[in-house]
Amino acid sequence: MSKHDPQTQGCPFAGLDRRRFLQGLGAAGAGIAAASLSGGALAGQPAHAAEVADAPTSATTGQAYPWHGDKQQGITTPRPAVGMLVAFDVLARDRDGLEQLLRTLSERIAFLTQGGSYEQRDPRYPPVDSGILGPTIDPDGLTITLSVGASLFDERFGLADVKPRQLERMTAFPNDALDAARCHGDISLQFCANSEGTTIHALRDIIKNTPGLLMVRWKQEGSVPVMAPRPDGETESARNFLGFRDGTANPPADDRTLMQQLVWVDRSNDEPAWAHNGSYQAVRLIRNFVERWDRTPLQEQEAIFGRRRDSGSPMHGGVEHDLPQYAGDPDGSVTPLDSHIRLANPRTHGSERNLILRRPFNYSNGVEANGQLDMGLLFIAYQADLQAGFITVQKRLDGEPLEEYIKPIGGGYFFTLPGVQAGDYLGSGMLAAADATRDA
Ligand SMILES: C=CC1=C(C)c2cc3[nH]c(cc4nc(cc5[nH]c(cc1n2)c(C)c5CCC(=O)O)C(CCC(=O)O)=C4C)c(C)c3C=C
Ligand SMILES: [Fe+2]
Repeated sequence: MSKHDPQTQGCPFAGLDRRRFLQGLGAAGAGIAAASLSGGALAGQPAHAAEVADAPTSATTGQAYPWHGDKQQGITTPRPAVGMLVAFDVLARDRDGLEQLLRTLSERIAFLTQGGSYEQRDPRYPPVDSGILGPTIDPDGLTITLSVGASLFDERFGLADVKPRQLERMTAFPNDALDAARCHGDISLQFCANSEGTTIHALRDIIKNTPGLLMVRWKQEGSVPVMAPRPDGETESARNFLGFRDGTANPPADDRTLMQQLVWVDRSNDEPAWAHNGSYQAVRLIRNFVERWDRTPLQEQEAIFGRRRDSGSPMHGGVEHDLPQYAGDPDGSVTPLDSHIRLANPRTHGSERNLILRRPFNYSNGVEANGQLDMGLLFIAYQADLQAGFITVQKRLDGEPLEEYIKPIGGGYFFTLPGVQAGDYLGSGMLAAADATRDA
């Protein structure tokens, strides 16, 4: 490192050995200088974590969600910082091959979400896993949610008679420009975790353990900005790449009665019994034209969404979780009638049947050929009734002013399987129902 090194020019410590400099500083002056140099003295970081390439630390690597339960994890559990949706084609050729796949997936998900050590193999063979998390893996808040697409119910596996009634191949809405390479799939896996290494490691483990059974069709990674906790203990919704809080009006996931009505399939839905405790998953990859958005006046942005950008409050003011008032605003002079939130949820008699549970992640993929950033929203929503939920809401949004700034390019509809009990595997109820129908 020289004084004239372009990377260090203007730096007050240029030309000094960095470590000797830090060690030699007096206690009084060291704090600020060390923090600005290394990050080691920043709040929440141990003072000795001073090396550039030291692993960042996290207090949540031990977080684990239970594997057994009547419902899968990753739906009503809080959305962590990292999400990834991977759609697969099933290569298994028949029912027994599919059972083998579902058993293997269940066994891998159980291990990955609970954590543990990998078997050490004779080095003449390939190692058991990728090694990217080391020989012992922490659960790190990982959930892997398994869902099935309409194509799984074709002639290959004898499942046609037990298909969830509303499961269909996603068709295009008017503003869509769907890329066939990023649509549909026999199976989807939604990975959520506290860090990207954990989701990538899990995906590679699953691919390694399902040769000849499963092939990746498309994948989209996403993230949510992490925030410091507020001193008053209140929570705030994370922001999307258009700068607005996203998720504010989601139905509360800790309200079990409401979740049972809106999200989980049960006896009240006209669905096969095996599907109870499952849910419909609607996935959309929605490109955001961020350069155009960033040149749009704030008042226009807020009118498009129907919320204030900085606070996330309704247009009339207040705080994020205050309810928008539409009754006293019939002509939309406060919250425009064509604003995103008013179209998505007009809060009229009966519109509560159309509520959905959104679990979106921001994505950033690189750059388009024209130099524009390829960024957007990995939109994921869960509902017990796909028609009343996502499809009705999307039809209401068709033609909204936001369309000038967004372009849906991919996604699909899937059915999230019910959870799994000890000794069982995901999808066993579906296969048993199909076997029973065939034998009858
Ligand atoms: C079909 C369903 C929906 C799609 C697709 C969708 C895309 C989309 N949304 C935003 C940003 C925001 N959405 C907000 C609210 C909101 N969005 C939907 C549905 C879809 N959004 C609903 C049902 C709601 C809640 C409406 C209500 O009950 O008031 C908001 C406001 C804050 C919030 O409540 O989350 C924002 C911001 C983008 C950027 C986007 C596609 C790229
Ligand atoms: Fe929305």
